[in-house]
This record gives sequence, C-alpha cells and structure tokens, in this order.
Amino acid sequence: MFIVFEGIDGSGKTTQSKLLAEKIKAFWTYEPSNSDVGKFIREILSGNIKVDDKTLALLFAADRVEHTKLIKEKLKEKDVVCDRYLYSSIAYQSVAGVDEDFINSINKYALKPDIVFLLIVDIEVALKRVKTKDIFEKKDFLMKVQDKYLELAEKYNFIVIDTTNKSIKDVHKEILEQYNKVYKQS
Ligand SMILES: Nc1ncnc2c1ncn2[C@@H]1O[C@H](COP(=O)(O)OP(=O)(O)OP(=O)(O)O)[C@@H](O)[C@H]1O
Ligand SMILES: Cc1cn([C@H]2C[C@H](O)[C@@H](COP(=O)(O)O)O2)c(=O)[nH]c1=O
Repeated sequence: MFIVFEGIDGSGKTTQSKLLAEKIKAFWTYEPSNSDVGKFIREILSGNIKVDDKTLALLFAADRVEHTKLIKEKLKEKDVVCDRYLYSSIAYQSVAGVDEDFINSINKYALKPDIVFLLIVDIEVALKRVKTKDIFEKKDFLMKVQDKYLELAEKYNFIVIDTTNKSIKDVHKEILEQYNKVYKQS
C-alpha cells in the first residue's frame, strides 16, 4: 500500500508518518525528497534563492518524478509511507496563486495513494509546535492551505484527523485503527 500524510506545517505529519511506518514495517519517505532537485527546493524554501511560484511548482513536480520512481521500486517489496506528496503541491501552490489545472497537468506522473491521512490542527497550536520555523508571517497563508486541504479531502476521500487536542500517542492509535480498517477491506 502507498500511504500519504498531508497537512500544514505543525500538524504532526512527520511524527505520525514515522510512527506508522515503523509499526507496519513500511519504507518511510518524504517530499521535498533528498534528491538533488529536493535539496535545491529546500535551498529555495530557506529563502537563499528566489523563484516564481510557477517555477517552484515545476520543481516540486520534477522532484516528484524522480521520487515516484523510488516509491514504485520500494512498493515491489513493502508498503510505503510518504510525508507529503502531490496534494501538498495542489494545496500550497494553488493558494500561492498557481493555476490548479497547471499543477495537476505537471503532476500527471504522480501515483494515486491507497490512503491519504490529512492531519488538521488549530493554526495557533501549529504555530506553537513549529515556532523554530518562524512561520508566524505565514499564518493567513497556512489557514488558506488548510481550507484547501479540506476541500481536497472531500473530493478525494482523505481520512481527516484533527491533532489539535490529542497526544501523539492517541493520534497514532487513531491512525492505526483507520489503517487496519482499510487494510481489512483491501
Ligand atoms: N499531537 C501532538 N501534540 C503535541 N505536539 C505534537 C503533536 N504532534 C506533533 N507534535 C510536535 O509538534 C512538532 C512538529 O511535529 P511534526 O514535525 O510531526 O509536524 P509536521 O506536520 O511534520 O510539521 P512540518 O511540516 O513543519 O515538518 C514536533 O515538535 C512534534 O513533537
Ligand atoms: C511537497 C511540497 C511541499 N511544499 C512546502 C510545504 C512546507 O512548507 C515545505 C516542506 O516543509 P517540511 O517541513 O519538510 O514539511 O514545502 C510545497 O509548497 N509544495 C509541495 O509540493
């Protein structure tokens, strides 16, 4: 199974995706990936390099082409759990003003996940959790991104989990229950 975790910064994706991957003995991966393109993207995200938002969308799509080859290879032998994938591009880049049809067209090689866990969180709680990332100036932007994620959740049937007032352990338990439910039906 190909399982994706989505959500805004501070929603708990990395924590929960790692816990699930460990529990079900899956290969854990993330985007932007650790490919050369992914590393270049992180240089841009750090503010050291400035690019147009459409260029950034193209770079995330390029990273995803490389990353999807790796995911397909790993899926031959085990489940894959991925911390961010296609829907991060649709949510973040469309809120940044990039045309959604354009984003979908440049990501036509992306895999369709078997499960997408969308972790949602109260924005103030998210800001406190990731204070080191000084994302305060992105507060309004992240609220719009979370709204876009919820729109996508309706459209693509994501499993939505609110992590705001739940411990890491309780969120993991809820995710595991949802995973087992889907696994039994597969
Ligand atoms: N349910 C929770 N309750 C309290 N703290 C949490 C919870 N989930 C995660 N955290 C803490 O919040 C911080 C961010 O968690 P994590 O890195 O998993 O979020 P993220 O969604 O991957 O963020 P980013 O996209 O910025 O990487 C970490 O310090 C983590 O320990
Ligand atoms: C895959 C992907 C990511 N982003 C953004 C979302 C986050 O702000 C950063 C990644 O940070 P993280 O702490 O490693 O999660 O990149 C994006 O805008 N579009 C994408 O496709």
